[in-house]
Amino acid sequence: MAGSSAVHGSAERIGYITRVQSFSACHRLHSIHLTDKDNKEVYGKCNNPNGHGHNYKVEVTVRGKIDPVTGMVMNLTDLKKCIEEVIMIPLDHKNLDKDVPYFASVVSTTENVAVYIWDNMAKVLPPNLLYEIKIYETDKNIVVYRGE
Ligand SMILES: Nc1nc2c(c(=O)[nH]1)N=C([C@H](O)[C@H](O)COP(=O)(O)OP(=O)(O)OP(=O)(O)O)CN2
Ligand SMILES: [Zn+2]
Repeated sequence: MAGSSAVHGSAERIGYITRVQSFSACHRLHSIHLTDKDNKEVYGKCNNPNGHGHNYKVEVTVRGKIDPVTGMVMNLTDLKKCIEEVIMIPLDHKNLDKDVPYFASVVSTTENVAVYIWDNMAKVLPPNLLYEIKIYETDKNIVVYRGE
């Protein structure tokens, strides 16, 4: 049918594609803006100076036009390279608070890890493609950040 071929050939289709990446890191929840006493009260066991570790799982989602020629929003192989640069090299097997300069003054909550990943992914991806960063800190603790 002529109508349906026109839709498939020219209408703009928007797709969402996601790549999942796991990384391991340790951290301690501690705010430089709080006293030691208040840190203990706010963060409880997570303020323990010895820190603790997580096997984080991150889902990076991009949203964009499905290119009618390539059939892709973006090449997932390119997204994989961005994730290596932004997540794996700086964060995997690291102490977030000591090894990542950003977290020297920013508490390493999963919310802030999501913001860190968003800001750095936005720098390496084509403009306006990044849609969502979702982090599973544990199976039960999940954070979503969409750049708002
Ligand atoms: N809003 C946030 N709250 C908490 C964060 C965070 O990133 N954002 N992080 C933590 C700790 O890092 C901690 O690792 C998680 O604590 P908790 O939920 O107590 O740990 P579990 O999920 O392992 O606990 P279960 O015993 O399995 O319920 C705390 N809060
Ligand atoms: Zn933690």
